[in-house]
Amino acid sequence: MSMIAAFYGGKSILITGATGFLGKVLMEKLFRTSPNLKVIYILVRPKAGQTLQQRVFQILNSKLFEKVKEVCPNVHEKIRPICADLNQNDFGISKEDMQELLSCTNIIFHCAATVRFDDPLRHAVQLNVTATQQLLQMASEMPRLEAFIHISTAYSNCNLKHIDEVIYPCPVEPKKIIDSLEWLDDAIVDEITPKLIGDRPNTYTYTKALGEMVVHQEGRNLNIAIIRPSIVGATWQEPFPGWVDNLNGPSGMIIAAGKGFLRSLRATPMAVADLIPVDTVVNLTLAAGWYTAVHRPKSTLIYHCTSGNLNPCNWLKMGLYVLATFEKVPFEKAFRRPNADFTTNILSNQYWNAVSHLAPAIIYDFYLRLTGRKPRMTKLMNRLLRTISMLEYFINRSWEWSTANTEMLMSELSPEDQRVFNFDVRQLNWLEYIENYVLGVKKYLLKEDMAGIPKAKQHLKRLRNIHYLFNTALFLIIWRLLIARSQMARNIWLFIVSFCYKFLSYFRASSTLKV
Ligand SMILES: CCCCCCCCCCCCCCCCCCCCCCCCCCCCCC(=O)SCCNC(=O)CCNC(=O)[C@H](O)C(C)(C)COP(=O)(O)OP(=O)(O)OC[C@H]1O[C@@H](n2cnc3c(N)ncnc32)[C@H](O)[C@@H]1OP(=O)(O)O
Ligand SMILES: NC(=O)C1=CN([C@@H]2O[C@H](COP(=O)(O)OP(=O)(O)OC[C@H]3O[C@@H](n4cnc5c(N)ncnc54)[C@H](OP(=O)(O)O)[C@@H]3O)[C@@H](O)[C@H]2O)C=CC1
Repeated sequence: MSMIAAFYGGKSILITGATGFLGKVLMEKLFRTSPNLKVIYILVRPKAGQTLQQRVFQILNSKLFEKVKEVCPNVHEKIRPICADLNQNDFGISKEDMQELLSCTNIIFHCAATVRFDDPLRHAVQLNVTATQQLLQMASEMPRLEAFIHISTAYSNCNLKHIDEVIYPCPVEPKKIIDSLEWLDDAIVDEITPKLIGDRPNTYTYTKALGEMVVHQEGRNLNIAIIRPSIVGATWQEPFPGWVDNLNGPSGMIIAAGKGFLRSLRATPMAVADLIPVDTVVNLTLAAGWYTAVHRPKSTLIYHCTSGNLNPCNWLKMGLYVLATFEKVPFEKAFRRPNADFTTNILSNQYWNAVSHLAPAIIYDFYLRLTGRKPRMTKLMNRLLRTISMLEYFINRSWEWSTANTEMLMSELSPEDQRVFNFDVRQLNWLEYIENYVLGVKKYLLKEDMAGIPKAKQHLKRLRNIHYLFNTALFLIIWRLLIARSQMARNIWLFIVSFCYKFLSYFRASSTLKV
């Protein structure tokens, strides 16, 4: 019997960010392994014209929850969506709902965040810092609370090369930042943002570090743990391999490469690609929730959920695995054949951006205009280049994360829990994982049917022929222009023609002799 699964039985659990990538997998695993849990409260905002109920209905009826419905047929009754916007005071939660949350919650998993790299500081602070502070305040008023699990990121201290499972001090206290954002206007905030974030690459990593500091300072009387995952990717094993539902991190890049938009990337081939499957993060999170509540460690424990020091894979290997998978399972209607390459040099990267990204987009838009259609490729390509430029920081560096607490936690689990809540990345086979990831991107993100693979292969063959034809035509045009203008080119041309003529004459003569 799994001790962790038994622990969550009968519990009232509060999850923020349950509609997000990680939150959904967390909820799924909780329902599947502890179907006798009492209730899961989720803080949800109405979005994109959908009510809370519609959003929850959509999640529960997705493929991800198919297994849950077999194990826990009354899952609809056990999930309690609470209307909440983390950007508002008291999260905009009604008095009755707040009362229920405060008196019943046993465990909190705080997953909600803005993960955008380009969010203005004010918004990123509001969600990643102030909302965390408010949630801690709520938690301190919960008499039945046993554990508060905060999801941070392994990159919250990405300005360091070696990162321990500790909280590093911030140059400016989070409280001061929150206070000053109240009276500074947006223009000044934008101006001081680079100075505040210092040697971190974006407001996301900076505010996640501030969020950790707030947890450290204001959660002293609570039973807290912090989980720091690295780059979260598709599921490895559970509930099935390859599930993914958003474009963040590598997923968007896999689509861009598979559809032939992404042809070159400024990446350091030997840098560690610290990907971690989302189900591994969830298993560690649930194990940490159990350990924190049952063992009540004296201080806040931080768990690094990373793959680099236990089972490293570099970007080159990962890229090659991705490209190899495209051969077997190509994406439909590709713009060009997938054939991306890494460069490390900024100048050559700019060259390839112009030649391999922008030029084909401009040519294609010209073709669209000629055929009376609306040009769109250049805009799309510029957007892709902007996204890539934001990811570059993370694919040109390696970090070392110590994992002593994570390994300690693993050793504390019973053999059954090590199986049910497996977060040992040493068992992960990268090739197999990447194959399933790419397949998952095709099925669950692009919603492409496997029956379309032969047609997609046919399309790629056609693209290859067009590529050869285009290159040959281009070569001939350039050569013709050169011959018209340069004596040297003419001499070379005459030399090649006379060489071919002599070779053919010799060949003909020797074959006549044989007869
Ligand atoms: C010897 C032989 C040599 C051979 C060499 C072979 C080499 C082979 C190379 C092959 C390459 C093959 C593929 C490579 C695969 C692996 C490489 C992948 C590299 C990936 C690196 C990832 C690094 C991530 C690091 C993360 C560290 C921190 C982790 C975290 O803690 S948080 C999670 C990460 N967060 C994010 O990823 C968020 C990033 N997104 C943003 O910040 C924003 O969305 C934005 C990118 C700034 C864009 O903002 P916009 O306002 O412009 O747009 P908006 O968000 O409204 O979206 C517009 C449309 O764009 C779509 N979109 C959004 N995000 C992405 C994305 N990441 N990728 C693609 N598209 C995206 C969005 O859906 C919108 O679409 P629409 O709705 O249709 O308009
Ligand atoms: N994905 C990754 O690669 C990594 C993620 N992490 C961390 O994991 C956690 C989860 O990330 P992930 O699931 O990928 O992110 P997502 O962007 O998929 O999910 C974010 C969640 O936060 C919710 N949220 C955002 N703003 C509000 C708001 N104002 N009010 C209520 N809810 C809100 C979103 O709700 P809605 O659906 O309404 O937008 C969504 O449920 C984050 O803390 C992130 O920092 C850490 C390392 C890597």
